[in-house]
Amino acid sequence: MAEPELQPFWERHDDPVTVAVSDVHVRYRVASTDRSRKATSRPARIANRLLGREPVEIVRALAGISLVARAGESVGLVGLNGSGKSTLLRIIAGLETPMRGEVLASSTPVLLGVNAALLPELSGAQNVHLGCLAMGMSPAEARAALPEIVALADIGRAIHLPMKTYSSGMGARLRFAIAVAADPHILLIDEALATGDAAFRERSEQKMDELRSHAGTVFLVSHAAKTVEEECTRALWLHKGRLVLDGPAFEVAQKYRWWAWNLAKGETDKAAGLLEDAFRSGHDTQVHFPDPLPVKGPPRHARRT
Ligand SMILES: Nc1ncnc2c1ncn2[C@@H]1O[C@H](COP(=O)(O)OP(=O)(O)OP(=O)(O)O)[C@@H](O)[C@H]1O
Repeated sequence: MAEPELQPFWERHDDPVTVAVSDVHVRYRVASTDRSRKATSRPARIANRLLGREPVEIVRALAGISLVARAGESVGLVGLNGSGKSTLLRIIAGLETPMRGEVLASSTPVLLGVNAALLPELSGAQNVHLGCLAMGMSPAEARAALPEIVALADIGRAIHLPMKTYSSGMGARLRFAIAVAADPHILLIDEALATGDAAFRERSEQKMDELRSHAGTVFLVSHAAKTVEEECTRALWLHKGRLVLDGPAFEVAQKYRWWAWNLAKGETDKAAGLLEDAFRSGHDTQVHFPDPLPVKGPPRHARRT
């Protein structure tokens, strides 16, 4: 009897897939000033010394991440500093190529980062225009979008002043307002909301809900697990480049907070146990892309070279 054909993962659900990440690995080679590193082999250390080269360290930023995100989801990313959250957003955005693995995205994701490329010498309004053009709007569309962006950012007269004079909160508000103006289907937000005040957070939350209701997907990196708990439907907990848990935002954020609290209080054994339990309880998501992809699947976005 013929094997039943497995239904591809993007057709197994009512809500369409917007982002699929399959076994993504990212490593960086970084010059180090530590000449005593045991990780460097002896011949390499001798060669480095003879050639006057700085030792190189390999940083493993992501180690086998797989996930599938769907329209209507807002996915929060939590984890300690250096756990790989921003790297994962850059990979999903297609700004970096993974060493291994690949990403499919149904449309071009818009990454809103703390360092989004706006020009500090230009005024907020001029940056709005440039930002809109960079997201693919025509000059007329960019002009038409200005009032709504200015209203959402709500930074008053400062909109006419150079961006280099802005506080970090004012810059974050403007970047957020620019990014959502294009009504992207996939919006990636890296901590931009953290510096906003309560009123701005309320408005940005509304905007994210609006975006999700238009069949969009939002990814949100935040150090505040509470923000993820309140603003996301689903959360990913990353640790040292690995996915610890992927599930409902409330559940994941609560477990992450309890673990982080124990770690901060010096309860290292308890924290280690909680981390192990969390790893064990998270099911190991595997995402396989057929090669070549059927025409009906989402377009291939980022892949190893
Ligand atoms: N361009 C880069 N070159 C070298 N190493 C990098 C680079 N970008 C990130 N890393 C390293 O990759 C790891 C993951 O970094 P990443 O910025 O993704 O973590 P994060 O969870 O976003 O951290 P944070 O919460 O501090 O913003 C870290 O060890 C970091 O030092």
